[in-house]
Amino acid sequence: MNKIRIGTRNSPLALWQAHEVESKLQGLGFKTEIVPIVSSGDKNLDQPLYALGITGVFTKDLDIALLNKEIDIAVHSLKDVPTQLPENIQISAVLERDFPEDVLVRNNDAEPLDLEVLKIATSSLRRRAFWLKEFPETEFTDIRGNVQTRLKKLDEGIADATIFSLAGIKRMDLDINYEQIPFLLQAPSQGVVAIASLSDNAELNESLKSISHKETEICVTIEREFLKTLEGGCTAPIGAKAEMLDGQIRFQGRLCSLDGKNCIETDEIFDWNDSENFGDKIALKVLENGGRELMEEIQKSL
Ligand SMILES: NCc1[nH]cc(CCC(=O)O)c1CC(=O)O
Repeated sequence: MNKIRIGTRNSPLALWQAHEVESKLQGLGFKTEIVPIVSSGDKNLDQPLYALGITGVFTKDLDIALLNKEIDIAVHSLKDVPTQLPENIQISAVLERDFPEDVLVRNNDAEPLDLEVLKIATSSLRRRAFWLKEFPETEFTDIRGNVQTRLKKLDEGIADATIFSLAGIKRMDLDINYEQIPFLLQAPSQGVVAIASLSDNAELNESLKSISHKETEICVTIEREFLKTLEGGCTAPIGAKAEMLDGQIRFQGRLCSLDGKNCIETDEIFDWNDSENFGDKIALKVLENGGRELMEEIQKSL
């Protein structure tokens, strides 16, 4: 059997995720090699993502390496992967989801202020809008970089707190305090590690399929369908969470205006046998119930 070359970004979180995939592949008997690729997402630290105007800033360089056959698979955080994939690239497997929620991390030196008066560092449109929905007066500042960089900036005092995906904190085994903020509905496919490969690499894709976690796959498929149908290529504050409960799926979705004042929400339980195109159907319903106007308004102001 040939060695599988595992492409990854070189941040500590990305490398942890690549090693997780590596151990699954070794479990199947494959030899492996980790190939870190420097991504343009790491070089453009001075601007927020939406201002870069590129889909897939985090995935672009790994896509190129895949297409050039410098690597056999690319390991991604699925929430950073655009819903529109490049030609001949597919998501062939996902690992089991853990800790999908967002949490608040405070600057330890700042006063222990109430949530409504915190100054928060985040560049995520979703986190801003969903927070503003709850606490409309909150002040925000941009923050970029990997988890460690962001913690350092927080320590330097750029804000009272920041917001992280709990999955990132757990994977890095960081010894920091965090607070649950359940009102901040997660990003679609947050907390999920995904393996991308060339669509025409049938033999490898068969092996990858065998390590894919089926429940996670069903849930993220719904979440990403919802995202894809809503956004149509434009970034917006969108949250989506599908979870399995004894043969049923609960789906929560949300689209908000940038200031969080105007939100369309959905919360449904359905049989998982009916899950085909479910995300798509729910998104169409949201679009019909005012979502289309909201998306137009967001597009105009970005
Ligand atoms: N966009 C950054 C990003 N992409 C994936 C994760 C963490 C892992 C995950 O949530 O899947 C993070 C960090 C964060 O949001 O705090």
